[in-house]
Amino acid sequence: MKSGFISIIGRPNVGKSTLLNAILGEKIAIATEKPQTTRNTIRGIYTRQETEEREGVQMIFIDTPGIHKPKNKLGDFMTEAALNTFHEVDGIIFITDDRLSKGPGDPYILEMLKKVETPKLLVINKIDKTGPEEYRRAYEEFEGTGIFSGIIGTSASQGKNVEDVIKAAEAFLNEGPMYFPADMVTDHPERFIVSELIREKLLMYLQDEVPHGVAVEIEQYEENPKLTRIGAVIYCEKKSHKGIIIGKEGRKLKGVGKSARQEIEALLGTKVFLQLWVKVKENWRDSDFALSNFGYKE
Ligand SMILES: Nc1nc2c(ncn2[C@@H]2O[C@H](COP(=O)(O)OP(=O)(O)OP(=O)(O)O)[C@@H](O)[C@H]2O)c(=O)[nH]1
Repeated sequence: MKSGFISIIGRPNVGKSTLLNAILGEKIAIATEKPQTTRNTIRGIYTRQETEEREGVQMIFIDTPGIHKPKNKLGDFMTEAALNTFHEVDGIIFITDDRLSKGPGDPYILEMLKKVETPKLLVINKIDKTGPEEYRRAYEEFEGTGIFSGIIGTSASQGKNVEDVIKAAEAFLNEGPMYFPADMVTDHPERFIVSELIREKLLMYLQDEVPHGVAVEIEQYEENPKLTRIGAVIYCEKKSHKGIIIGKEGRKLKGVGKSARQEIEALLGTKVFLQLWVKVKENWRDSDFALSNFGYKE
């Protein structure tokens, strides 16, 4: 049996969650069109049972939150957490979707990666959108940095070359134990996934009206075979944001609640009674109290 921990990193919005979902074949990480929607570390577990022809493998993927130049305390914490993770894992998958020179984010991440000995695989995602010339240029530019053990072009959303990524990631693994039961795809409690689903819907419904200052906290979670009762508080940064989130005659919040509820029902396999409240907590992203309160700090 081979096993190990693999960190998935890259600029916001390059398709980390989509790739992780494609590898695992289930919706665990949350994929939206908004940058930096993944704040917490979500682990996905890929297990292939041993057969007569093939050795068994287990990869535990760590979906590292958006790494970027810190702008506030939340950013500092995330960058620090990411660096610590890099030293501890068996391999790193760095995902990009374009040329190295295009976005300001990639050179920053590459500088971070140079300081880490852990083997690294590069995935150039969204090849369905990139022309062959552009792809070749990106390939050569990244190859020139000399820090990657392999480079693979993928379309995570179309499932293209995802198998190659799995194969390359297997090379990171060492003889080791099975850390988790074979049928487990994530070790996160379902209520965490539920809060991420609510946040995903919020970001979808809000467009750009309320930027990333929303957090979701599950206050009530009562499971029954037929009905799960869930109460969640949506925290926003400003009083004016509260009105926007609720919407005219409560319509926006109702929409968020309805589409979140439908996905949660599919996830849990029960009917769901979902109640949402909106509360203002000013500048929560800059307060140590709020950071630990929302679980961003040990
Ligand atoms: N065309 C195309 N779009 C993709 C591909 N992979 C992901 N996307 C889209 O890109 C957007 C961002 O994908 P995510 O998986 O949320 O990106 P992420 O890197 O996890 O983003 P954060 O969690 O914010 O860091 C979504 O709209 C995806 O549908 C791809 O291979 N091709």
